[in-house]
Amino acid sequence: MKTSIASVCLSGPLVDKLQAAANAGFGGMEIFENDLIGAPQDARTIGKMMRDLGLNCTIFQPFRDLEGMPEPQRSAAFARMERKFEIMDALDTDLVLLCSNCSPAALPERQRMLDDLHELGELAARHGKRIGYEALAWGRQVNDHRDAWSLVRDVDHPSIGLVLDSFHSLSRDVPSSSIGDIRAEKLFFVQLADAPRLSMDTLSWSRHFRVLPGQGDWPMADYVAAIQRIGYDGWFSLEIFNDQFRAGAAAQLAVDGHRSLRFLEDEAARALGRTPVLPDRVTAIRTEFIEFAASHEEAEEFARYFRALGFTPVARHRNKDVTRWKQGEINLVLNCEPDGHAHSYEVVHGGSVCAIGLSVTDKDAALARAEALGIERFEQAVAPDEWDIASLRGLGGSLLYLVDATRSEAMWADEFPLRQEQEGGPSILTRIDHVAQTMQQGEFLSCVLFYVSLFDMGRTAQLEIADPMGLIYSQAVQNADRSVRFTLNGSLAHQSLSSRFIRNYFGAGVQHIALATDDIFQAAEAARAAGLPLLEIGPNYYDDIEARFGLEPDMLKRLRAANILYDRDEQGEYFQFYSRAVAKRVFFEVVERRDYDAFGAANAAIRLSAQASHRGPEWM
Ligand SMILES: O=C(O)c1ccc(O)c(O)c1
Ligand SMILES: [Mg+2]
Repeated sequence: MKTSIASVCLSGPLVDKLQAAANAGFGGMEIFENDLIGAPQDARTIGKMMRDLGLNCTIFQPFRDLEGMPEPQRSAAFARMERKFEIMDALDTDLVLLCSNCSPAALPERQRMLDDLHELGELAARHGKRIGYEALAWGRQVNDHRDAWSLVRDVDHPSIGLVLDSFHSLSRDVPSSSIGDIRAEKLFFVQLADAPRLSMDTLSWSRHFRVLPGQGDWPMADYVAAIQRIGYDGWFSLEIFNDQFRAGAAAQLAVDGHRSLRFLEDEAARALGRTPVLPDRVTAIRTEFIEFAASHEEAEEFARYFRALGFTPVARHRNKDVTRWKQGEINLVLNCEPDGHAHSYEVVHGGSVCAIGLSVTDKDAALARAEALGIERFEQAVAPDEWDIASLRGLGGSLLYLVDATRSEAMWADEFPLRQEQEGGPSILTRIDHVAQTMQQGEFLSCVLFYVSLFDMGRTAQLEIADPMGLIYSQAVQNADRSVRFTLNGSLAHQSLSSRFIRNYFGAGVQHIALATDDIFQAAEAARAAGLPLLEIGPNYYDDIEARFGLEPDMLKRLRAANILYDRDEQGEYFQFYSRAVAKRVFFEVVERRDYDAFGAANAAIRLSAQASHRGPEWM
C-alpha cells in the first residue's frame, strides 16, 4: 500500500510535519494550502525538502467552489485555479483536490456542472495537471461519492478523476459496495479517516472528530477492500481533522498513523482473501503477572496490601531482589532491585506497576507483528542463567512482557526457585479481571490503537464518567473470551482523579488492578479482617440501589456493611469493592461477575466521589 498523510493531520510548522511523516515511513504527503501559506519557506523550497526526505507531494488541496457557479464567480474560480497550478509545479505535484461546491450560490444544474468540469479538464490538461473531485458530505449539490462519480464518469475527461474520502462516504452511510461501480483508472486518490459514531452535523463531525483507522467505529477494512477490489493501486492517504491531534506531538501521530495504515492494509488483505501482510493478531491468553517496582520502604507497604488481599510470597528470584506473590492464578512480582528498568521506573514514578506480563500463544509471532507495526522492543542486560523475557515498550515507559503460555510454568520454576512461604488454604481471589490504565486524553487513542492493532482485541464504546472535578473518558480493550482486559481512562479536567494521578505519578500508568473472586462477601470479610484499608461508600448510594434494583433488605445490609458496589444489567450482576491507594498511587478492586460482561460504569462515579473525599495530600 502506498501510504500518504495530509499535512493538516500533524501539529507544528510545515517542515516539522514533513520530517515527522518521513521518519514514520510515509511515502507521501498531501500539502494543505494553509500549511504552505503559513510557512516561511516558498513552495519550491518545500518541494525540494520533500524530495530530499523521499516524500512525494501526493496532492495539493483544497480547492473550493468551482463547478456550477454563476458569473462572475465562475470565471474568478477558473483564474484562481490557474494560479494554483504554478504552486503545484513548485511542489512537484500534478494533482489538485477539488471539493464539491458548498457555496449557496452553486446552481443545481447538472449540465452546467458537467460543462464546467470539462472545461476545467481542458485547462488542467494544458498545464499537465489533473483534478481529483471529492464529494464533501455537506456539499450543496453533490454530497455523495456516487453522484461525484456519475459526474466524473460522464465528463469523461482524462484530466478529471474522483477522490474518495472514507469520512464523507461512511458518515452518510453510503454502502461501500457502490465503489464497485467506479473504474480504477478514474479514481485518482483515496483519503482515509475513521470516526466515532456521533450524532451531529457532518461538517462539525468531520472537522473535529476524525480519528485514525482502527480508533473509530467504522468498517474501514471493508471500505479499503472495496477500493482494492476494483484494482486501485494508488495512494491511501490519512486525512484526519482532530482537535486533539492538532494539540499533540507530530512524531507520535505520524508513527500511530503509519501503524494504523499497516494494520488496515492487513485487515483489508484478509477481507479480500489475499495474503496477509502482517503475522496474525496476537492471542493473549491471560495476564500472567503484574510487576511492581518499589523501594524497600514502599515494598513493605505493598507487601501489607498483598497480604491483606490474601497473597503469599511464595518464592524469590534466583539472583535478584524480586519476590513472587501468588494467589490462585494471580502472580504479583515485587521488584526492589537497585538497578535495571524497574529501578529507573521507581525513581521516576515512585512505587508502582512498572510492567505487565501477558502469556500469549506464540511469543515469536507476537514480536514479529509488533516489529511490523513499528512497536518498540525493550532490551536490557540479563545474566547468563536468567530468562530473557521478551518485552515491548508499553504505556508511559512501562513494559509489556510476552511469555509463551506453554512455557510460563517453566519460567516461574527457573526464575523463582527459592521457595519462601507455602500458599495456604483455598484462594479467595482467582484471577486478574482487568487492569486499569490512566493516561492523558491525548494518549488515549494512541493506546487504543496499540492494543487493537497488536492483539486480537476489541474495544467497548467510550463512556463518559462523572468525576466530582470533571469528566473522565473510559474505554475498555479486551479479547473475545475476556481473559485479558484493560480499561483505559483519560481526562481533560485538571482536577479530576485521572489528571491528579498523572501529575502525581509523572505520567501515564496503571492506576488500579481488579482481581476476580467467586465470593465477594467472603473476599470482603477476609480483606476487612486482614486489615486492608477499604474505600468507604456513603449511605446514599445504598438507598439509591435499593430503589433502583429492588434489592432484598438482607442483601442490601450485606452490601452496605462491606462497602460493596452493585450493578445489574440484562445479562447479570456485578459486585465490586475497592482498597485505598497504596503509596497514593495504585489501588485494588475486587470483583465478582455473575454472567455480567461490563465494568460497572454506573458505579465509577460513586467510586470517584468516594476517592475525591480523600483529596489533598491524601488524595485517593
Ligand atoms: O472540511 C473541509 O472543508 C474539507 C476539505 C478537504 C477535504 O479533503 C475534506 O475531506 C474536507
Ligand atoms: Mg477529504
